[in-house]
Amino acid sequence: MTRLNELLGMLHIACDDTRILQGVSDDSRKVKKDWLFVCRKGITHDGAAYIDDALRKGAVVLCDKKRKWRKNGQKVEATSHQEKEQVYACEDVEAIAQALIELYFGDLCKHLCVIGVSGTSGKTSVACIITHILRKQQKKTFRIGTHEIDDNQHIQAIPNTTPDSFTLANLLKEAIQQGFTHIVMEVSSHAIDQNRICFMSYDAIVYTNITQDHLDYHFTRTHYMYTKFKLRRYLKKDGFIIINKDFPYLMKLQHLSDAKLITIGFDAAHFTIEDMHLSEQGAIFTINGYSFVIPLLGKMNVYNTTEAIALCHMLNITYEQLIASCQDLPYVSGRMELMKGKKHTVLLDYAHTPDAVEKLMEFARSICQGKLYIIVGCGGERDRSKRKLMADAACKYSDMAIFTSDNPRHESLSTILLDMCKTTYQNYEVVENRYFAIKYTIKIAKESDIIVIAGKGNEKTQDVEGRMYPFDDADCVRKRFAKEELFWK
Ligand SMILES: CC(=O)N[C@H]1[C@@H](OP(=O)(O)OP(=O)(O)OC[C@H]2O[C@@H](n3ccc(=O)[nH]c3=O)[C@H](O)[C@@H]2O)O[C@H](CO)[C@@H](O)[C@@H]1O[C@H](C)C(=O)N[C@@H](C)C(=O)N[C@H](CCC(=O)O)C(=O)O
Ligand SMILES: Nc1ncnc2c1ncn2[C@@H]1O[C@H](COP(=O)(O)OP(=O)(O)OP(=O)(O)O)[C@@H](O)[C@H]1O
Ligand SMILES: N[C@H](CCC[C@H](N)C(=O)O)C(=O)O
Repeated sequence: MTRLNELLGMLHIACDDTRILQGVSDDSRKVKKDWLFVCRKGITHDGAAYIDDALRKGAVVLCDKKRKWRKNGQKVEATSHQEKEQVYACEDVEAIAQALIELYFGDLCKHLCVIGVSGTSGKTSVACIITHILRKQQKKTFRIGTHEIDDNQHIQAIPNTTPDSFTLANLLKEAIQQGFTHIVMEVSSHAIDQNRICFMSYDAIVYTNITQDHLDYHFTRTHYMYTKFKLRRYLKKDGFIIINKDFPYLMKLQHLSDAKLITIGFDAAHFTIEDMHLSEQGAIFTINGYSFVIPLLGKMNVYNTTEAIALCHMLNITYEQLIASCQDLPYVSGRMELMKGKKHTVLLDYAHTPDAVEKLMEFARSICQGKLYIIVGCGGERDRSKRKLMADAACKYSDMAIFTSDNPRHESLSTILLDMCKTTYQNYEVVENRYFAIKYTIKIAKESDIIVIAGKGNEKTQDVEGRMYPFDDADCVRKRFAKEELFWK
């Protein structure tokens, strides 16, 4: 139970309103009566535009001094003397956001086991595998990941991979109230850079890999990598870090952090992988001599599973328990998902970086008896320099690549496709409409061929000029399979 005057008082903001606060958020859409709306200036929106909205809902507002907001149609500056209007001002909201969260919510991570998963690719996969293993051991585990939160009953959509700090704090508070003991969350470089995790402390951090992505935001690979490395600062005192030793750049963490560094990999790691055999059914391999059989596809999933196993073993789960838990690992929706029609084989995947496309295609090639096709696009308003590289990886391993749309957002689709057409290879065609690209490829593919559909995974929409059109790769495939079957009979 926190009173407004006490909370603001601790932040040296004068206030004699003794109402009991019912919640705190920086999103006007989430605040209710007697909530504190913390008004922040974002990259695209300015929270000040929503002050009157929040006031109408009965919230009180905290914003930067002199931030302009609209009162009765007039633009006014926020001052520190607007208590009557329920608008309180301070020098710099960003600077006190962390303190505010800590004062209002308390130390949320103290009684939780919090696991952070970071890296360019594989975050969702690793987070899902860890969650599966922990739940098998009856640990009440809450997962926060790419566009979804998962409490083991429902999966709810969220707009980001890592939510903003106030949403995250509210989620953790609710999770604690519901008796969750473990949190497994993905941490994006954007979240680290934007202080979305400012109040967090982690028991363990897993790094999957750091390859090229998000240069639209970070500009250089060095900034991207070191932003990811900053996550180490949010470890609890006895926290540990898990890395893949097969990627030497991750070993840089050795010099940056005093934390215990646990390695996985194919050579002389704490968790050494050996005797790997990959097939269309899954993978068989050993870790430190213990045999694992998993139904997930590709070497990347052997890495992902080994990181999850290493983490869970460090949390005192035995190898025997781990072997049993991994046998029925569910595939992660839209990731390396094999779809079989009467005649066709489709491998649906979320690869949207050059490295992920390369790894995906390497595996697809290894199991393909006939021709290998790939349908792939690149997202608009995202790292432009990855487009040619993704196209190169697609063409290098395939007999034919079909370049198509993937969330052009506010960018013109032809610009994106032209960037992809700069590939050094010739074996590509362009079919702008993603549904037609799928339809066309299923029509031309033969029985022993494999069609890879990359980039959208289990996304349910196509973002065109900010409008979200329903679109689901798996649905399109099912629809085409059904049509082809009719034709086939
Ligand atoms: C470029 C970027 O990272 N933008 C993020 C940033 O947006 P922003 O700073 O522009 O904030 P904003 O949404 O304009 O809003 C500013 C303030 O106004 C408030 N507001 C806004 C609207 C409203 O009606 N009422 C209201 O109060 C907001 O709650 C916020 O406090 O802060 C928002 C809240 O945290 C994020 O949702 C938003 O992510 C956008 C949607 C996005 O697409 N981000 C991508 C690049 C991203 O962050 N991706 C990573 C994943 C990367 C990976 O997988 O590797 C992620 O973590 O999601
Ligand atoms: N360990 C890995 N190494 C390289 N690529 C991987 C690995 N694991 C998964 N991938 C590829 O990356 C794609 C996305 O996987 P996943 O959703 O687990 O990653 P993510 O990091 O959560 O992605 P996002 O960037 O959307 O948050 C997969 O479909 C696969 O192609
Ligand atoms: N987390 C990634 C997802 C990309 C998915 C792909 N379908 C695209 O739209 O580029 C991003 O926001 O960059």
